[in-house]
Amino acid sequence: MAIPSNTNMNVIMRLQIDKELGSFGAIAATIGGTGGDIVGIDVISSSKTSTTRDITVNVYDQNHAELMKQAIEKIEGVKVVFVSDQTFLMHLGGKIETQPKIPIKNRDDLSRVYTPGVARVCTAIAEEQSKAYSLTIKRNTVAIISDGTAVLGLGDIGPHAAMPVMEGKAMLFKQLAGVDAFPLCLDTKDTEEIIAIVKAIAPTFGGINLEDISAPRCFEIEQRLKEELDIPVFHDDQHGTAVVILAALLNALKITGKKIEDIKVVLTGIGAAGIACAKILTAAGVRNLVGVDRYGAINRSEHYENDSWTMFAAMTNPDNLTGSLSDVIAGADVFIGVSAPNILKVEDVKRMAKDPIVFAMANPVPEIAPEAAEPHVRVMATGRSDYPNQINNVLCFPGVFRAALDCRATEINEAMKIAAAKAIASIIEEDELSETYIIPSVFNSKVVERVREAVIQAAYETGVARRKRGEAKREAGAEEAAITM
Ligand SMILES: NC(=O)c1ccc[n+]([C@@H]2O[C@H](COP(=O)([O-])OP(=O)(O)OC[C@H]3O[C@@H](n4cnc5c(N)ncnc54)[C@H](O)[C@@H]3O)[C@@H](O)[C@H]2O)c1
Ligand SMILES: O=C(O)C[C@H](O)C(=O)O
Ligand SMILES: [Mg+2]
Repeated sequence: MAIPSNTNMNVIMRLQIDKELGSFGAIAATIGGTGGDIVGIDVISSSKTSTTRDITVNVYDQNHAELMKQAIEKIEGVKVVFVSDQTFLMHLGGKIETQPKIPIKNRDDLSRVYTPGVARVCTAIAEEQSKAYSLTIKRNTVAIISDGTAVLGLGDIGPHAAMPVMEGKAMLFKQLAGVDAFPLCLDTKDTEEIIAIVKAIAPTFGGINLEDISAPRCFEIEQRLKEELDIPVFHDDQHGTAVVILAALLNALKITGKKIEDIKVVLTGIGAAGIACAKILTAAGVRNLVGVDRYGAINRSEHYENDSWTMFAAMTNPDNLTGSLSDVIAGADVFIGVSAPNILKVEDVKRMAKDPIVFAMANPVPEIAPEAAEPHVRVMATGRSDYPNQINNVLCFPGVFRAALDCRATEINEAMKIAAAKAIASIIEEDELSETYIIPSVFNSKVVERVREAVIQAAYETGVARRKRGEAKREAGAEEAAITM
């Protein structure tokens, strides 16, 4: 079977090929024979006796790469110099760095950006704290905070292992919205300690993005920080995800012609993303939503230790259904998964209502493989970038924080989130909408600006913007007109 060209893993194999004994034809045949797909060939060097080539190959996974390497090693006259994984190469030394905005060219510059000149700036801020917004990085900088307990769908892998995701989020903040974001992975799972640490570092930042902190601790951490800080605090896995799901659902329903009030939604994974998703969908008009976690449907006949499940049971599942995912999926119009890999079976999908909508968003492995679900669904979406309809919170958090920083919002409230969802959905015009295009691409240049405008508008309407209307300018690269001493 050929590997799709958008496969997630490709390796570079550096091969030294003996000019007399080796043959490229044998190499290509061996790679093809194991199912590898050659996507690039570069000649690195050539001597009288051998040539060295880098062969870039799409592979299924690490095992596949290893099998291919072993097969090539058996070819006479061919030596495998190394095999490198391009994804790992992109992570060498981390993915972000800090850069000065102005060069320090001489002693004069030094005495301004550093001692003694800097002292006058410090004194100005000490006398009027709000000047931190104009004289430091605060106005354009967001802290990305994680404790590494719910990293993608990998679970509790710890703060060191969480860093690549957080660095990736920082790259996206900067590239898509010009926001300087900094990853801070904390070596504690203690709710009070996390709250205390975030409060203590808050002076540096204009906003706090909580990321991959598991439920139910994430609810209290976010709630308390919202109450105790005067900068916006946003748990991306809850609200970013919920916003993008709502956007995608609004557009998917246009395709199936169903009304949001009439649909039955089955949602798996009643954690951070699931609970926020249920809240936003209910606010948007969904009346029949059934949540399923590891032990089955969340219902009102059960007693839960987890308060957030008790609250969830009270606001969902109108028919008080009990049982497994397979038990409750019958007749559902929409399946939304923010839970774990491969828990939705093709048989379950077949029992859904006509024109099923399936959003399988567990990362990196969805609740059902799109290839398996697609023949039986009307609209299929995942959280991944290598399939159509990527429902990922990256469509939300850059624009929402851009807006919050630009109007200096004290919080990111419900109205701002709904505005963001509608803005994302609105980017796809009616005549562009199709089963494989319900949500704009991450690279659609309209996304951040459309979200920004809608969210700023909602911030003013709800009275949480600290800047006067008209002053909410884009911070990135913006020069202060005059610096007040
Ligand atoms: N596409 C996106 O933008 C996006 C955004 C956020 C989260 N996610 C994905 O959603 C998943 C959950 O993220 P989270 O931050 O809410 O994590 P979380 O740990 O807060 O919640 C996960 C929930 O799923 C439940 N669960 C685990 N196995 C299950 C199973 N077999 N059946 C039913 N429920 C099960 C857990 O008990 C938990 O309640 C992850 O895979 C994450 O990558 C995707
Ligand atoms: O990181 C992502 O791709 C989305 C989301 O924040 C997740 O935790 O899965
Ligand atoms: Mg996340």
